[in-house]
Amino acid sequence: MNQSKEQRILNFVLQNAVRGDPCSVLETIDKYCSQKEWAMNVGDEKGLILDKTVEEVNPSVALELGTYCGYSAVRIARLLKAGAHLLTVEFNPEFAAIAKQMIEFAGVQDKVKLLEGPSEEIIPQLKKKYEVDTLDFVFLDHWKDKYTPDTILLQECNLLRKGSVLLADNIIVPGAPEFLNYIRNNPRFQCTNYPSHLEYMKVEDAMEKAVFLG
Ligand SMILES: O=c1[nH]cnc2c(O)c(F)c(-c3ccc(F)cc3)cc12
Ligand SMILES: [Mg+2]
Repeated sequence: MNQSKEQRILNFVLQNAVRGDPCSVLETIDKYCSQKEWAMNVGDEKGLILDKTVEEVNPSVALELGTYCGYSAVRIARLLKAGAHLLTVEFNPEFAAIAKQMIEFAGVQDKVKLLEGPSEEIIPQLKKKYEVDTLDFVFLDHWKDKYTPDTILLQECNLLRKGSVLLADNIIVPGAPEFLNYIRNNPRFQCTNYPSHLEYMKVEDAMEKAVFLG
């Protein structure tokens, strides 16, 4: 049975990156996906916006919605302080299996908990099952039509506190117009737009930061 693109990306990392070196894993994925096969990793340009936001927040507890191959999980985890951790949610079992191996190869597995399943089922379990109090940082990078319902669910589950930071990918491409409308017109969020480009392409994209005001 021929390999998936995601398996080819993982194999390229296993053969070309340095085990235990997150930066090497990120560089290798970016090399493969810019030169050989495009894939929906946040990439290096938007990755820098993600880095800056994570460094600014310096989260103890972070949540990622949409793990894919684990690129942004590695990207976030490499910046986390001692004792901090990232919970990352992936619905697709094939992607989750790839991401698990990617995270372990990068050596950040002690900082990352990969949760497989639909976000709408996992979010209500975070407090009791995964011992989360509140989330300091949330990276939204899954299905664009889930950004709004999951943001509402995070609030309903009391997982946000004054100052919690949400960062959403793909505001322009594929686009999340309904989310933008919701979050920018919601007085409980302070929004900032970060223009950028679609990963590995000369196409415009953007990220949106939303700080929960409590
Ligand atoms: O489904 C997605 N989930 C998370 N992130 C994505 C992304 O960054 C994309 F660029 C895209 C994308 C896919 C195909 C295109 F032609 C353009 C963007 C999709 C996703
Ligand atoms: Mg994305």
